[in-house]
Amino acid sequence: MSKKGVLLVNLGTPDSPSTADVRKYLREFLMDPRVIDVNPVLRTILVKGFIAPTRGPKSAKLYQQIWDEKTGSPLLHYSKLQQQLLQDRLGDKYMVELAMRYQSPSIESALTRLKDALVQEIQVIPMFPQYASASTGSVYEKIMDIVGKWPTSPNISFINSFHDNELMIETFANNAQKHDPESYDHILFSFHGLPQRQLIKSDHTHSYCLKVDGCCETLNDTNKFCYSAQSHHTAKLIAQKLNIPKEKYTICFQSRLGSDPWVQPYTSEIVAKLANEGKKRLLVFCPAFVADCLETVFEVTKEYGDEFKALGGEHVQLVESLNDSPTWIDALEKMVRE
Ligand SMILES: C=CC1=C(C)c2cc3[nH]c(cc4nc(cc5[nH]c(cc1n2)c(C)c5CCC(=O)O)C(CCC(=O)O)=C4C)c(C)c3C=C
Ligand SMILES: [Fe+2]
Ligand SMILES: [Fe+2]
Repeated sequence: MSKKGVLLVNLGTPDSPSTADVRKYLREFLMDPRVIDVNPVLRTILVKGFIAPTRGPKSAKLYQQIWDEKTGSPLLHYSKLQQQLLQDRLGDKYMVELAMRYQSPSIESALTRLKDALVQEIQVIPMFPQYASASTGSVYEKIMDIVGKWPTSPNISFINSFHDNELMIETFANNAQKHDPESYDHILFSFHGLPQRQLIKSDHTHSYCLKVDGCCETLNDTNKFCYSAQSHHTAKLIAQKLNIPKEKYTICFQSRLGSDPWVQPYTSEIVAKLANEGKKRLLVFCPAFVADCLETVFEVTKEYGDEFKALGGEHVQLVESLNDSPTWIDALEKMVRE
């Protein structure tokens, strides 16, 4: 009997922290129409003419600071561990492959390995807890582009989002317990940001997201695919699990690129506000990521840490991501088996 295929897909990372490889990564990533969703001519000018040439060398310097001599990019390192640990759990009736939406290992190569092993059923898990067109949606599109051209199509299923997955929530809560959350003045749930227009586009009613007051603060039937609403929901579930009162935490969005408005509030502004209020110690969750990466290790710990200290704060502590935690592998196993 043929094996069942499981394909874990994360975002992607450069092949090395050299400027050339970071530029190559940024070009592939940012030329995706779901990521920079403007007209193709403008996107090409922006990415090839401005962002890759200018951000490339800057990002390369950042990647050099998080790159491990032996294991390389943290995102790829933890993704490989997740793949191996899930394969061990599922045993030889399953074949677990790993791919990155951008750069390596490519989705095409992972699908080819599954095809060569005569796998007839593939379960795809885009490794993004909250649905966004720029992340999950782009993985769907890429996979359907490839498989749609095969002479015979396997059964394919996708996990659309897992923003409320109990074992994921438990893993973030367990990881926070290691830092004694009560000893912090304030807690941030900092999600990757998105341009506001992408939230508006994802609203099928065209009249709710960013049009109604407090639209995305609670998840309901109208906004159930809204990235911001799902992010708020994840944060509330972690806060409930840890009994963190409402006034002690803030939900915010990081990593803004360009000058268009992104989902708010911005993490950087919240960090500054809290420092100005005299807060000294911040604990930061990044629940849009299932593995530590540039956006957690560098942006939160170093960038926001430095900003907070420059304004009188003392310490910013990142809650480690799901990485290779056994309860997170339990979560993945359960997603596959159910
Ligand atoms: C228009 C720009 C971007 C959108 C939209 C966007 C959405 C988005 N990204 C992630 C996850 C990750 N992004 C990462 C890095 C990263 N993201 C952007 C831009 C957008 N992301 C850039 C330019 C970069 C590169 C780094 C930099 O120059 O700042 C990463 C980290 C990768 C790593 O190698 O460590 C992740 C993960 C999600 C989930 C998302 C939509 C919700
Ligand atoms: Fe990103
Ligand atoms: Fe919304």
